[in-house]
Amino acid sequence: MERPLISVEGLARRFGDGNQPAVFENIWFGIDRGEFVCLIGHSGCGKTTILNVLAGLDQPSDGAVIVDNREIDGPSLDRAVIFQGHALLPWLTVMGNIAFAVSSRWPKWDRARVAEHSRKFIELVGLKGAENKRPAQLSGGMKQRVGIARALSIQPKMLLMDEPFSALDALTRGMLQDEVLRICADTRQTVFMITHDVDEAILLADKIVLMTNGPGAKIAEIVVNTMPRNERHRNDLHRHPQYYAIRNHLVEFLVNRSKAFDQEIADGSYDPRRLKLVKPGLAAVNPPAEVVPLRHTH
Ligand SMILES: Nc1ncnc2c1ncn2[C@@H]1O[C@H](COP(=O)(O)OP(=O)(O)OP(=O)(O)O)[C@@H](O)[C@H]1O
Repeated sequence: MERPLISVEGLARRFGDGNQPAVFENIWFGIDRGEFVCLIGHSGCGKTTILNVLAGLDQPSDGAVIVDNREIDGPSLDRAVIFQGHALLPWLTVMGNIAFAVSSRWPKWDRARVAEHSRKFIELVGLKGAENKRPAQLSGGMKQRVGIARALSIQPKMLLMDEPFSALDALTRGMLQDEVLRICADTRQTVFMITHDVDEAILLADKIVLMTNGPGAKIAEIVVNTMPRNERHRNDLHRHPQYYAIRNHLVEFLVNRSKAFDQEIADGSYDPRRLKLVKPGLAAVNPPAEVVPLRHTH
């Protein structure tokens, strides 16, 4: 079987003595190389727990995560995580924070090479000129930029983001979303991101994984973003012909289907290993039925 770059296979997580219900179970999905996947679901369904398992920071009760055909068994520099808070080292400068990660990744590199590589990523996130500042001298948005540069600088196979923009003001959030979209397109970075924000998912994701409410949360289906990356622009997202179809589908899921999903699948058609790939809005772009020309009779 040909596996995607990241393959989540039968994941379940139970906390406590084993008598409590699973937070989620039978979770299967894949992420292809270069793909940007968002996970959406209500608070408490287990999104952060799934991300922690992907990061190797938590162990599943059942199942496994396979990255590049190898089962993960702990944290690795192959998988970089960006949290909501930036977790920078306060005594190091911007350059120091990034260089620290770079030299952990490539311990044999000399100082000049580490600095040159780090500088490239500082520039990529628009922090040129702030190399010598310490975290306390930076705004929230700038700190998050350092976190993004640090994660990207180790060139991970996979970037994991847990609501990375939610603590930022709307203007900064928008600017950073645009930058992440551009950087991920330029670097073909594979990304798994948790968000609560439907518009953020539509702007950034190629696929949106929909998770039902816990306990016993499931992946209901996977929504394919039918707006191609180069047609997604934050300021006129709503003008795209597919936008409302996708948005309404996601909102309808969060408002209604996420809590009543067990009723929806009572007919037994649900197979967690073969999830539906839903393409809302695609019908709207289907070419109109061919018009049969009138036959001229002479
Ligand atoms: N270490 C733990 N011990 C016990 N229960 C835990 C632990 N970590 C998470 N949980 C429980 O697992 C459930 C899922 O938590 P998780 O943080 O993964 O949800 P989430 O979907 O990310 O929520 P949010 O959107 O609010 O961040 C919650 O009910 C939480 O209380």
